[in-house]
Formats: sequence, structure tokens, C-alpha cells
Amino acid sequence: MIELSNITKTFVSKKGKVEALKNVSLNVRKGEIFGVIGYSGAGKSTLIRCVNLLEEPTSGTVKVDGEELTSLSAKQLLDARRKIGMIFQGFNLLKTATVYENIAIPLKLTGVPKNEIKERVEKYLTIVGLMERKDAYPAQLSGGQKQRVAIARALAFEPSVLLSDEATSALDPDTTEAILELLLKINKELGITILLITHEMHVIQKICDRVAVMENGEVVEQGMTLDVFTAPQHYTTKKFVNSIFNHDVSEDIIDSLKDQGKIVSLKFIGNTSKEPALAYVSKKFEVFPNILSGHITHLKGQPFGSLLVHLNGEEPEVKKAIDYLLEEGVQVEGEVNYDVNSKRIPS
Ligand SMILES: Nc1ncnc2c1ncn2[C@@H]1O[C@H](COP(=O)(O)OP(=O)(O)OP(=O)(O)O)[C@@H](O)[C@H]1O
Repeated sequence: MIELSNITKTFVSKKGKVEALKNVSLNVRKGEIFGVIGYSGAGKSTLIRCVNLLEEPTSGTVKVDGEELTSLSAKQLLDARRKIGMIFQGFNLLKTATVYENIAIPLKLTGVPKNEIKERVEKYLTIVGLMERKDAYPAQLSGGQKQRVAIARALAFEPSVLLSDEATSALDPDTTEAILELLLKINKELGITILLITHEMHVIQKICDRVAVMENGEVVEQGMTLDVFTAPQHYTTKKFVNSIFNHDVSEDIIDSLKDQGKIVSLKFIGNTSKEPALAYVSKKFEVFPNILSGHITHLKGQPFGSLLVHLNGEEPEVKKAIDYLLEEGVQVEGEVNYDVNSKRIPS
């Protein structure tokens, strides 16, 4: 549905050149929710803006719904953009227009007939749950309600693709959840393909079928959300995974324990979360597991747990215990390193 092939984007300013995108290729399939996650400056905004050519790539091609946007004339591009809705962190509503007008005016400007405008505005305001606020002005709405108006405005063009540029980043956690639920509903019920960018793991965890991790203008890892985050390969991906578990154990404790066995991080996926694999370790081997910290979350609806455990015992027994845990489908990571926040985490 969205095919980005070998996209590069170089900004040239007085300060010099910035390679914001370096040979990025992505393929977003019809009907899926695809998330791009990365820290500040990774190139996410530049990437999503290249999809509707708000930003023109320095090289590479952009195809949306089979049409190569990079080869269209200005007029053709305007038409093609109507199939690509976009929502933003800052909502971008007209302050002096009502909720109804915010949706109706852009339709009017593109020549949609009057009776159809009314039909569409009412249809999409109902879908986002804001019909009763149609005469309100943006200043009278909460952040979540403003984002709902922006979503209705995007949907009113009946796009096949919705781009979301950090749409929940300015919202509180409860409102974020509600907006993510709405995006899921739009994806399922209207069949709209969604490409979103975010720096928040829970956005990816909750709604994305597939994910790409960006760092320094490059996609460093991509695949099914569950696969990428349960077996992270790249340092940045590991940092994102560790950020959801936040094992906050003091260095003093780690230093005092590390000579009497091994400190490991165990990750449990799906049904293995429910199995007491760790309890068997102390029965089967001369190893005494001591849980230093633990957390269970969800990844695309599947339980995903992490325990920071001190496996106290002689090296051969600890090794056997680790092999046993691996056989049971538990991910085991050893070596304790510092992360950027100077908290010690297994890498
Ligand atoms: N118009 C521009 N001119 C010059 N450099 C730019 C421009 N836009 C982005 N950049 C640079 O390109 C790089 C990627 O920026 P981009 O905004 O795409 O990253 P991001 O991952 O979206 O981060 P953030 O969430 O902080 O916006 C950064 O180094 C940024 O300073």
C-alpha cells in the first residue's frame, strides 16, 4: 500500500549538510497498522512527510496505492494526496471555525458537493464520537477532542491511508489510550491502512501489527511487532524494550551479587508468562533464583514479562539452569551494562 524504496533526504543549511534519511526502504501492507519508532532526531518526521511528499526525497521512490507519487505533476499530486489523510501532534485546527466547519471547509475547498459535505461531516463526527460538539470552537475542546476533530477531518476525504505524526504525544495517558482505541476502530471498521511515527513504546505495543526502528536516519530493524520486540537485535531496539520494563535496581545491589552467580534478565512471551519455569530451576539444579525486579506488560495483546533475577550458584549449575530456561522458551540475557540513563541493565 505504501512502498518507500531507497529514500534519502539531505538537508543543506548554513550549518552544513544533514543526512536525515539514508537509504530507507519500507513496505506498508494494505489494512495494517505500521509503526515507526525512534528517539528524537532519528528521522521519523522527515520519513512520514516524504510519504505524501510534504518533504521531497533527495532520491528514491514513493508509491502509495500503486501510484508513484515521485513522478506526478503538481496537479496530479494534489489529487493523489486526497487519498492520504494526515494527523499531527498539534492538531492543526482552524481556531476561528467550529468543529463542523473545520471538517466542512477543506471539503468545500476541494469541490465536494454541499449535500455530500453535510453527510460526510455528520458521518465522521459520529464515528469519532463528537457529533454533540459540532458547534463548539477548538478552544472549548480538550486535547483528545481536538484530535478527534482532526481525525474526522482526515477521514472526511475518505482516504485509503492515514498518516499519524506523533498524534498522541501531547495527550495524557488516558486520552492517549482512547485515541489509540479510535485508531484501531478506524483501521478495523473502515479498513484504512495506518502508518504512524512515535517515540512511545506503548503506542507500538498497543496497536501496531508491524514496526520499524529508526536510528540516525536509518531503519535498523523491522518486522512483526512481537518478533522485533521479543528478540531485539539492535542496541536501540533493546533500549526501547528495556524502557517498558524499567528494572530500577541499584548498582550497589548488582555489584554485591554479581560474584556469587549470575544476574540475568528473563523475558517471557505469551503463554510461557504463566508457567512457573523459574520455580523449577531451584528444584532441578543447585541454583537459588532471587528475583530483583519484575514486570508484566502486553505486546499486541500477548503477555510479555521480564524478570531481573540473580541466579545464585556455582557456574556449571547456573549454566544448566540457563539452558533449561532457554529450552522452556524463556529469553535469557546476561552481561550487565550501563544504559544511557546510567541504570544498569542486562543487554
Ligand atoms: N528542515 C530541516 N532543515 C535542516 N535539518 C533538518 C530539517 N528537518 C529535519 N532536520 C534534521 O534532520 C534530522 C532528522 O529530523 P526529524 O525531525 O526527521 O527526526 P525525528 O525522529 O522526527 O525527531 P523529532 O521527534 O525530534 O522531530 C535531525 O538531525 C534534524 O535536525
